Amino acid sequence: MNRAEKAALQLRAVDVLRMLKETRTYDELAAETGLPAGDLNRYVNGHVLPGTERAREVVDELGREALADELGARIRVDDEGYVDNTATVFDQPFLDLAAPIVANAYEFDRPDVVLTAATDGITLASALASYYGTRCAYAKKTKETAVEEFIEARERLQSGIELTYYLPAAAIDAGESVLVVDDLIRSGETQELLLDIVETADADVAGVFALIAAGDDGIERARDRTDAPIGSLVSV
Ligand SMILES: O=P(O)(O)OC[C@H]1O[C@H](OP(=O)(O)OP(=O)(O)O)[C@H](O)[C@@H]1O
Ligand SMILES: Nc1ncnc2[nH]cnc12
Repeated sequence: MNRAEKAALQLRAVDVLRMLKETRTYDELAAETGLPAGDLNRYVNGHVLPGTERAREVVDELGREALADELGARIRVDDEGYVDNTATVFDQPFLDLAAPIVANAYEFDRPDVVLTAATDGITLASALASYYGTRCAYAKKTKETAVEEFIEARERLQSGIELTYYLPAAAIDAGESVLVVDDLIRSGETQELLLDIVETADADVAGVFALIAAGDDGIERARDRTDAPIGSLVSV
């Protein structure tokens, strides 16, 4: 790790601790982390940065669980099982905090492009693209004006409705590595269309990730399509 990477890791650990501190006392945080309450106080208040070993432990070991708990607390599921994800997908700072934890938790190859489907996946894709320092692309259900060439993916859904996603052809080059992400995966139809787009572009799948899996169907469907790592943070 070079100095900039160390500093980024230390700051990330402080962000995780701050998120946890919002709903805990220092004593509770000390019990959960095994770190002295006085040290935690100094980290959270920005007086001292945790050492890199400690920072790594906080991000890797605490981060994923804490993030899943926080995400779970933000999700609202209605009587028919539909998910209201607004509290997550409208919170870019939360997703920016989530991105490195997600990237560390799953062994995705570093992608050239993070690809999602408009609309609700865009803020997550943007957070991950910023973390990796790569491009972010989103397929849309309509053709963007003035773009001449698109990659199209069409599927007849279980409902019988035909769904088409369009991605400007210049968004992905042949041979590039693409991480396919979305806020939610349920039937997996949307992810399948995104995987079709990656295939048409002659690109490689670095992984498939959704914050929330509603049931197992979507994850299984994606697993049938790729050997790349597939993950979700919480299941409902
Ligand atoms: O696994 P699936 O059954 O395909 O469902 C998941 C998709 O559904 C939602 O998007 P939606 O189509 O509602 O569009 P939106 O993002 O514009 O809300 C969600 O953001 C995913 O893209
Ligand atoms: N918000 C949502 N909840 C559950 N399944 C969905 N499929 C598409 N949007 C969804």
